[in-house]
Amino acid sequence: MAKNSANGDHQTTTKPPPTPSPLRFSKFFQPNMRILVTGGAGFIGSHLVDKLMENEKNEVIVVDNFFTGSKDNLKKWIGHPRFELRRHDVTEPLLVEVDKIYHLACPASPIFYKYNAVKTIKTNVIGTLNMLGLAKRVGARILLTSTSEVYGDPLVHPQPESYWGNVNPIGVRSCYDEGKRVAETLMFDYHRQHGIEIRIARIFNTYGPRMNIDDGRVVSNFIAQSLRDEPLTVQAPGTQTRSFCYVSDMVDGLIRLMEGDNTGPINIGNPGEFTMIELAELVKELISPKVEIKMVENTPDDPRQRKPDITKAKELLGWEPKVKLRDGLPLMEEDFRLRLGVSKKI
Ligand SMILES: NC(=O)c1ccc[n+]([C@@H]2O[C@H](COP(=O)([O-])OP(=O)(O)OC[C@H]3O[C@@H](n4cnc5c(N)ncnc54)[C@H](O)[C@@H]3O)[C@@H](O)[C@H]2O)c1
Ligand SMILES: O=c1ccn([C@@H]2O[C@H](COP(=O)(O)OP(=O)(O)O[C@H]3OC[C@@H](O)[C@H](O)[C@H]3O)[C@@H](O)[C@H]2O)c(=O)[nH]1
Repeated sequence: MAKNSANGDHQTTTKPPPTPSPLRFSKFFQPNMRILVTGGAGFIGSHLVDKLMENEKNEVIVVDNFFTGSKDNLKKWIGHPRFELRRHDVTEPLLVEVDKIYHLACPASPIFYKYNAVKTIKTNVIGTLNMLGLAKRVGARILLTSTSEVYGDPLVHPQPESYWGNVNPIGVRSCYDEGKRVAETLMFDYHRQHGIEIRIARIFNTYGPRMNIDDGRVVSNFIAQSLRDEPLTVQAPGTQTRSFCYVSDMVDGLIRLMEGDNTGPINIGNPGEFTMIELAELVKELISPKVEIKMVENTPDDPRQRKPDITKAKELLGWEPKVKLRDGLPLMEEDFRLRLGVSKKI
């Protein structure tokens, strides 16, 4: 009931609250997206950041511990108002308000992931748990960059996503391949148990500009060796195969997967398959016809063949790679020449 007050006759009815400032709801009307990229200072991560930053509605936050990545890869974005770079190790918890998480943090080159195997498995397991915890807390969608290495030394060829793999659980590569397998399990458990929106990409060998010169992976090794006039080191027997995807195709596939409706896992890779001898011969032909090819000892558990079945990526994401190895290698050569200071002989 209304009461008269000593100061006059006005009523003390419960008025509706004032209309909130339109800014209060602006988040719901702005299509702005805050996107976290873990491992964004690395090879694939930095190309992904470049693509995400092209969209003016995206704000990008990179976290990286700079184990194999570098600030140099992101130098054009440092200081940009929509970009933030934080030194952070994903094995430690993180709290940031984001809408999407691309979780790439993990060394990818065998020499680096074997260097501190315990740290690699911690990165894959604890790092992924931390990022899933973050996704759960802030309601973000999370994409994991898994790997073709989950198929181990595959007995099915080419590899469809339905193949469970042939992995040595106690070998020197296990910190990485079993680590990624657990990371995939965690993604699905959080999805089933907590309703987290997940996406899993199984990435096959990817190459392109910005790979570390001494990264140790085969394409970067062969290009660096050819430019330094050193023999191309083919690891025996040289008949093992890989399928190489150019990095711009990879980034396109990852973004399509994140934006689409399918959890995956989905293979993202280029089905063109090459033996390591064929790759060395192609590098020789395109970059340095006089370079020698030398057979050297291999490392344990090296997968003998690998080629993605990309039927799912084609059907569900409308994605397929565009850049052939023969066209991608010269683009990488250009970048390596600049960084090594070796100009092209005319
Ligand atoms: N490049 C490929 O051929 C390939 C193939 C399959 C899967 N992948 C996956 O894609 C992702 C990116 O690979 P890449 O080739 O760009 O490798 P990369 O080594 O260039 O990048 C990895 C990045 O993660 C960072 N990082 C590593 N451990 C971290 C930690 N504990 N905390 C925070 N940051 C950490 C590194 O400093 C680096 O910047 C990885 O998850 C890798 O497993 C890559
Ligand atoms: O100098 C070299 C380096 C490597 N190789 C051979 O090239 C092949 C590819 O080796 P890489 O080290 O480039 O990469 P791998 O295919 O073994 O592993 C990669 O797989 C997919 C991702 O998850 C990772 O990027 C990485 O683990 C292997 O058969 C290896 O024996 C050479 O012949 N010479």
